[in-house]
Formats: sequence, C-alpha cells, structure tokens
Amino acid sequence: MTFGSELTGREIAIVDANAAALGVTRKQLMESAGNAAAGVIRDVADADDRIEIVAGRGNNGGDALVAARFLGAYDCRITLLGDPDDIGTDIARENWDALERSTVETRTIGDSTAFDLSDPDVVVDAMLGTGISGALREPVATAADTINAADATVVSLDVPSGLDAAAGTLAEGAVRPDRVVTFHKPKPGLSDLDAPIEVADIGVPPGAEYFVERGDLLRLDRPADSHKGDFGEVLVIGGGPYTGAPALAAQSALRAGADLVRVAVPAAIADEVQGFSENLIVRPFDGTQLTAPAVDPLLDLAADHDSVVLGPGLGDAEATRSAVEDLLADFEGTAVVDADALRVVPDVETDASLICTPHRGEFERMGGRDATDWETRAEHVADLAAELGATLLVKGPADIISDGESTRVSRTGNPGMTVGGTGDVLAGVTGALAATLDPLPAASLGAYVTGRAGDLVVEENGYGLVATDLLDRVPTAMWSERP
Ligand SMILES: NC(=O)C1=CN([C@@H]2O[C@H](COP(=O)(O)OP(=O)(O)OC[C@H]3O[C@@H](n4cnc5c(N)ncnc54)[C@H](O)[C@@H]3O)[C@@H](O)[C@H]2O)[C@@H](O)CC1
Ligand SMILES: [K+]
Repeated sequence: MTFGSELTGREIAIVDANAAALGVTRKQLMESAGNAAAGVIRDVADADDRIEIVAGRGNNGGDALVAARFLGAYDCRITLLGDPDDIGTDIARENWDALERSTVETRTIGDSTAFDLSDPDVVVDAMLGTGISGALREPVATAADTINAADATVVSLDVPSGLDAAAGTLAEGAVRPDRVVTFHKPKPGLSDLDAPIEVADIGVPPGAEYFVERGDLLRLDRPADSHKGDFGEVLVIGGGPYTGAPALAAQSALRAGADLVRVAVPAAIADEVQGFSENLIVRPFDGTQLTAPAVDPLLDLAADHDSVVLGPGLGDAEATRSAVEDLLADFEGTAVVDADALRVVPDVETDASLICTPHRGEFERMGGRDATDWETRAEHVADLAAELGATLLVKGPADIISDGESTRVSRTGNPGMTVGGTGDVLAGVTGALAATLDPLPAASLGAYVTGRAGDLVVEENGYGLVATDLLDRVPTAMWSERP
C-alpha cells in the first residue's frame, strides 16, 4: 500500500486521474460505484419498498443516477437538486440524460422550499461527496434536515452529505445515515460515525496508487494569489572538479519553480559557473574544492533556504568527503543528496531529512541489495530507506522511490537519458519540489517530471538528447499535462 488507509479529497483526485492514465476512465469507476451502491440498497430495501434517491449536481449525484438504473425493479424516484443544465460534469449529465429517457421517475428541485419526501422506506443520500466545500448551502441544507427527520432508512453514498473528507469533520446539519457505502477506500471522518461503513471495490486499477502518473501532478499548485517566496528558496552546494553539474542543478531548480536558487561553489570556479547563465546567483566559498573551512559558513547559508541540493560536481577527494560528512551531521533541514555526496550517507548521523538519488551502482555501494526485476528491487529500496531513515530515489529504467513506509515507481524517461548531466537535472528538480512538498511526493514527482521532460525531448527530436535540452521541458512536463 502506498497511499494511506484513508484517502483525502486531493488523494482521491490523484488516484482517479492515475486510474485514467492507466486506462480506466472515471465514467467506468462511476458505473462500478453506482452498481455497488445499488447492491447495498437492495440489501436494506424490501421488494415493495419505496426508494427516494436525492442527487446533487456533482459526481456523487452521478453515482446515484447510475444506481437508479440498477434498481429498475423497485418503486424508485430520483430527485435532482438543481437545474440539469448545471450538472457539474459530463459523466453525471450523461447519466441524467439516460435516466430521463428511461422509465425511472425523475424530478428536479432547485428551491429548498419545494423539497419534500413522499414517505419513503429508504432514502439514498447522494447530494454531496468528497467535493464539498464549506457549510451546507441551500437547497442541500433543507434537504438534509428533511432526510434526517424522515422515518426511513438512510443510505449515504461515499460519505454522508456534509462530511468534509479533507478535514474529516461534519458540517452542521449534515445527513445522519443508517448505512454508508464508500468507494475504493475509507475517507477521513467516516470511522467516527455510528453507522456501519461498507467499502466497495470499484475497479480502481491496482497500480493507481503505486505508479507515479499524471494524476500526481495535482500535488502542484500555483494559486493566482501566490507571493514571492511561496515556492521556496533552494541552495545548491557543488562544484570543484566539475563546473557544469552545479549550474545544471541550479537551473533545473529554477525551471521546476523555485522562487530563488543560490549556488555555492568553490571560488576558483565561481566565474565559470556564473558564465553558464545570468539567472544563477553564485555564492563562492574559499578554495578549489569543498573542504572543512567552508562547512560552517555553508551551514549558516543553508539554514536560510527551504531545501539544499548537495553533491553535483563535488568530486570524491578525501577532504571533500569529510566536509560533506560534517555538513550533513549538523544540518537539520531538507537535503537532496546526489553523486559523490551519497558515499557518506550510510555513515552519518543526522537530523536532516534526506532525499538520496543514487543510480543502481551507487545504491549498492550504499548497502542496497540488487535484484534482476524491479518489483524485488523496490522491496530492497524500501529496506534500505527504512534502515537509513531517508527517502531514496533509485534511478533506473523504472525509478523507485521509497521512504521505507511507502514505495512508488515512476516509469517516465527513456534510454536517451543515460547521457551525463540528467542526474543533475533530477537533483535540481527534486530540490525545488522538496522546498514545498514532503520528501516522498517531492522525490516521486521529481522522478516523474524529469523523465517526462526527457520523453518530450525525444518525442520532438529523437535520440541525441543532451542534459540542457531537458531544462525548458521541465515546466511543460509539470504544468501542461496536469489533469
Ligand atoms: N475516483 C473518484 O474520484 C470517484 C468519485 N466518485 C464520486 O464522486 C464524488 C465526488 O464528486 P465531485 O468532485 O463532483 O463532488 P461532489 O459531487 O461531492 O460535490 C460537488 C457538488 O456539490 C456542490 N457543493 C459543494 N459544496 C457544497 C456545500 N457546502 N453546500 C451545497 N453544495 C455544495 C458543488 O457546487 C457541486 O455541485 C465522490 O464522493 C464519489 O461519490 C465516483 O463516481 C467513483 C470514482
Ligand atoms: K453523499
């Protein structure tokens, strides 16, 4: 299991979009949800019972419209709260249209004063599901009061209307059901209810929570009222024997949306690094490579950033290795650790939250066990992540991401990306994402976005990709394919 045992509103949207990316449309899921709901309703209803289905204009209502088709043998009436023209989604509207052409009795009520129930035995509450926002508005509020006052068995679909599944709290006047049939997984707040809860399997494809897919992009948010600083400041520490790597990581962090990126490199190469781009803010430290005297000033600088990318181009000199060790030992923030800096991770005690980005060889040098198939390797990645207390992103044809508790697999990317420098791009992108997201989603999206950027390059140009090609595809991969 990769997501939690309960899904919040955003996670449901992610799983739903990932299911679509894996070939199972939301309409198919709605069909299964409606069918499962009808099964529970048949369970509570006698053959000659009168069933009132109260549907809202969102997909929660859509589920009930499907259920009504499966309940053709019953004396069943559907009430749509609001105007059919205002039905919020195509799939709910298609199901409404289908019902209207059928023999099922339908009516629409827009005005709360007109809401009534005709003494039903069973009421199906499908006014609001996980799409609720704020306090109950009319006509839902009055309908909920009427349903709560009715002498009928109330079955809520997915959640009782009025339960805010993001917060796990009940709005005032929420429906008080006798039974709940919830779809795919329990939602926060359901376990606090008195009513029995059934979880219906609606055919979400296995893998929708495991694979990192397009739906995961829904974790990215850039609201219109954003301020400078909301998307984080990133410090890249690298360079010495190599100059291009830290510059590439820093530019990638900028492309991935960080507000500000500083790149700390040895003074001897500062001009050369600056020469790669006028967008870079270079912060030199003394010397030709990272050594002990730079550690304290770098720790001070790092404390002012939301995340650090440590490693690109540092090289493997002994003095650098022990400086990296000292740096990590005293750092308490979030760091993406890449390249030669990875060597010290198994031996270092740190309070920092680390995201390590080894390729397979580096993973084995860190103590990870190899495997010929990626499913087994995924277990080994989880084992080492748990042992190290770090998040690992192990690069390969399928990137495996684990924090020891949850494991994800990203399948974007292509053989053209074995070229030098793509690892620096991944580290920079992940560093930018880690400035605002938790380590596991940051690393998962870092892998997905960098791989997808590489796929976009290859789709356009064919193979012969170089790492700098990825830079301007990073924003495209992040934003233009967001569901
Ligand atoms: N994987 C999924 O995401 C699936 C979701 N399904 C269903 O889809 C539901 C979510 O659908 P939607 O996202 O369309 O949202 P909902 O159907 O839960 O609610 C959206 C509607 O409620 C109105 N509304 C929101 N807050 C209100 C308030 N406080 N007072 C009165 N009206 C309010 C909105 O204007 C909108 O018309 C789930 O609960 C579930 O029943 C199922 O079809 C199966 C698959
Ligand atoms: K409901």
